[in-house]
This record gives sequence, C-alpha cells and structure tokens, in this order.
Amino acid sequence: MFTRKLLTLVLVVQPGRVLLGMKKRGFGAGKWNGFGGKVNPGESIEQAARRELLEESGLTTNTLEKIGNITFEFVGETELMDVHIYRADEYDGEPTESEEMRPQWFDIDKIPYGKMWADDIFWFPLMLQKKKFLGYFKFHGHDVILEQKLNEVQQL
Ligand SMILES: Cc1cc(-c2ccco2)c2oc(N)nc2c1
Repeated sequence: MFTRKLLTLVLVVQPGRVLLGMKKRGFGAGKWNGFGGKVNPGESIEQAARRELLEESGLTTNTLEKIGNITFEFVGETELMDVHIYRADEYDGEPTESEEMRPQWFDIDKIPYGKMWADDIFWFPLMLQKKKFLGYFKFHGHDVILEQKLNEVQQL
C-alpha cells in the first residue's frame, strides 16, 4: 500500500553552531533545513548525501556519519519519505548559495525551529548530542504532526 522514496539530509555541525540552508524552491521551500534530496539510481545513499551537500552548499566532507533515519507519512498520500540523516563535523570549501539553497550558520541556541520542518525540534537535540535515532512522523499537510515516534538506538 505504501511505496518509499529515499531521501538524504546532511547537517554540518561545528562547535556551537550548525549550518542550515533556506530552501529557495521545490519541496520544503521557505524552510531552513539541512542539505539533501533524492537518491539517484545506481548511487548509494551516502554517495547521494555527498552529492547533494556539494550541489546545495558547495561543501565536501570526509566525516559523514549516519545518525538517524526518519520515515514520514503524509495523510492521503501513499508514498512514504524515508529520510537518511547524516552529520558532518568537518568540511572543506566555503558555504555557497545555490539555486536550491541559501546557506547560513546558526548558533545552537538560535536554531530557527519556527521556520523549519515541525519534526526538527524533536530530533535536533539528539543529533546535537551525537545520539542515533529512528523516527516516524505522520504529517497533515506540511506543518501539522498528527502522530510521531522517536527512539534513540545504539546502531543504525
Ligand atoms: C517530510 C520531510 C522531508 C524532509 C526532507 C526533504 C529532503 C530531505 O529531508 C525533512 O527534513 C526535515 N528536517 N524534516 C523533513 C520532513
């Protein structure tokens, strides 16, 4: 009944701050988020994460660590979004605006949760503590969470 769409999400984290991008068009436009997108046929999820990070932010990294996996359901839709979340604690390059994203550093205590996907406020604290997690969020539209599950795990 449900099909799954693989997506990637990369959060670049430095001591005391995190790099987010303002999505300029397409899915999630108008929200601050990590960098990511679709997984193309023939590429691994990690390769896709690296590709999207470079395309959307201009950055590369040697330290991509898998930290979470969240499944998103939208009421009335039969395609689930299977988002694989990574954390990069080092990077090369300079954050560069792309057609898709306008990057900006945020102090950890000034993360703009009100202008991000509604699930972020629940799992960002785990991500920032380097904990690993599995989650499930059921959305009504793009802003209302009807159901949620979030569990810390020892390994993904
Ligand atoms: C439904 C949904 C999708 C994404 C997404 C799109 C591309 C990569 O991830 C999210 O990202 C965040 N933070 N919440 C999200 C909810």
